[in-house]
Amino acid sequence: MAPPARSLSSAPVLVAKDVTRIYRTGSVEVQALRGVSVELHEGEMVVLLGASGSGKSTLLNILGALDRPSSGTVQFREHDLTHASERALTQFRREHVGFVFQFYNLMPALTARENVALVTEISRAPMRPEEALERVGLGHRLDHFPAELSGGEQQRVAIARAIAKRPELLLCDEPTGALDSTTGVQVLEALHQVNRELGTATAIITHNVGIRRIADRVIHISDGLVAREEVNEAPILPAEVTW
Ligand SMILES: Nc1ncnc2c1ncn2[C@@H]1O[C@H](COP(=O)(O)OP(=O)(O)OP(=O)(O)O)[C@@H](O)[C@H]1O
Repeated sequence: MAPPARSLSSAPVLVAKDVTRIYRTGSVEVQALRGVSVELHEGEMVVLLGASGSGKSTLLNILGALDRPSSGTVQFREHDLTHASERALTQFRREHVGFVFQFYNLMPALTARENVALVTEISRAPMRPEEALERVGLGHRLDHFPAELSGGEQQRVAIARAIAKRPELLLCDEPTGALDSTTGVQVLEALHQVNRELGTATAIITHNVGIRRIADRVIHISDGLVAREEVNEAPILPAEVTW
């Protein structure tokens, strides 16, 4: 049976208001975001859907404080990130945000366990690397090197690394973009399980419209704006996604 939709009445973890982002390269300006307002709530799984170039990655980078908006505000709980120092933003990312990217960025000379331990060693109250890997179904692959793992398994190590610090936000940019449908579903299952068990507010960027059905809420981005939002009353399980 499909899990129940999360309530939007849960507390907002992150609130972005009227965010714009202009990239300037020489005399050329690209307005990547034109006034985007979004909220991410505790326990929620949100899918950001939009065509190539619509501004999804730009938005995710700003939500995760990897980049700053040209105008507008971003607030994490009671903290204003817009005017925070670089040091405060680094601390925010380190303590509260897990990132998952399309290419897994694992250290090839380290095992799965060691890749996760890189993060747990600098976190305040992390889970053990073994627990993080168990949560993504890789408890039996602790001592394998990335080259000994499939693409989907490597991405699950990247997810374990992202969640081991128990972040309040998990931001994923095309996490299944390099994967076939079977391994892509396994990655979505890992993200779904973490979201449901740990209550981590999770945002997933994708072009894959099939994936939108696992979300509690879908935010459609078009030409640097939120074109519309939809709430899924009955999200489906990742195993039911048709690619
Ligand atoms: N560093 C940059 N410098 C200049 N322009 C940029 C930069 N990054 C992105 N852009 C431009 O901003 C716009 C939005 O890009 P963004 O990567 O956010 O889109 P996207 O929706 O994530 O696309 P994709 O699905 O292809 O990854 C595009 O027109 C892109 O060319």
